Amino acid sequence: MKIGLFGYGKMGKMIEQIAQNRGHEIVARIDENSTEIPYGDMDVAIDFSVPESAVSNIKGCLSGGVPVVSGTTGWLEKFGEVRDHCLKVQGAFLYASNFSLGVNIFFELNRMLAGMIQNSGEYKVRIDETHHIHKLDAPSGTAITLAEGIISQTDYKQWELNKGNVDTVPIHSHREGEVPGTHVITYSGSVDEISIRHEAFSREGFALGAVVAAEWILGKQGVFNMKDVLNLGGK
Ligand SMILES: NC(=O)C1=CN([C@@H]2O[C@H](COP(=O)(O)OP(=O)(O)OC[C@H]3O[C@@H](n4cnc5c(N)ncnc54)[C@H](O)[C@@H]3O)[C@@H](O)[C@H]2O)C=CC1
Ligand SMILES: O=C(O)C1=N[C@H](C(=O)O)C[C@H](O)C1
Repeated sequence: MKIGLFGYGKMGKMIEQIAQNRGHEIVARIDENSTEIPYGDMDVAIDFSVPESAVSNIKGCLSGGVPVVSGTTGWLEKFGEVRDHCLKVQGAFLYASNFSLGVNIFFELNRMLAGMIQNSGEYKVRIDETHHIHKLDAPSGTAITLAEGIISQTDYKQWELNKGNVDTVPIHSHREGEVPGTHVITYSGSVDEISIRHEAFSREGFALGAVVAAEWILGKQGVFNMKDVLNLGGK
């Protein structure tokens, strides 16, 4: 598979390594200085760039007939525009705020736990996310997906960053050293506390998930997410 990388930073480089190990070829490494984009050479594009460039990168690929997988966070207020463009040009687009298998299992666990706790009426929730100091956006895309999962199962209507109003899901963002990504959901009650936690040890899981998603999207048409790729059903 011939892959065009949009963004050749920490994730772009990790994706290159994993893609090459799986027998794929990197045919373009696009960054903010690229002038010519060789869409015709790519079977698929993988975008891990910056919030300001994600929308034009993705729409450009779709207009150029290239299926695209994106993990860039911090631009989701424009998701509708990208989805409509993809459907209009009959392209293929997959977005995930987190590509790792572990976090996608954690997303399911989070929804299940929120649903159970909702019925008890006993606990107050909070989300804590910790990432490296270079991260541009807060809260993390993963924390937003976790908050949306909780909102979908409970009476909470919205999330808030670094605040603790009674009727919102508070997300607390921490930036420390080179932490790849840790997410904790805590339910505090008057007599006890329940928490679930996911810690990434490196960026490898994110990068592997993105390459697997790029292999999966070839030949497809539509707008997808990681749930479409992973088979997380039980027995
Ligand atoms: N969905 C997921 O599983 C994950 C998502 N991310 C997200 O991916 C994004 C990138 O993360 P990192 O690689 O750690 O950041 P980074 O800062 O190391 O790399 C970003 C790269 O984008 C490039 N860039 C800037 N303007 C561009 C443009 N117009 N077109 C193409 N590239 C451009 C920069 O040159 C830079 O090398 C962030 O939004 C981050 O939150 C990161 C890890 C996992
Ligand atoms: O910027 C990062 O590094 C990460 N970003 C994603 C996010 O915002 O959730 C995924 C992962 O946690 C690492």
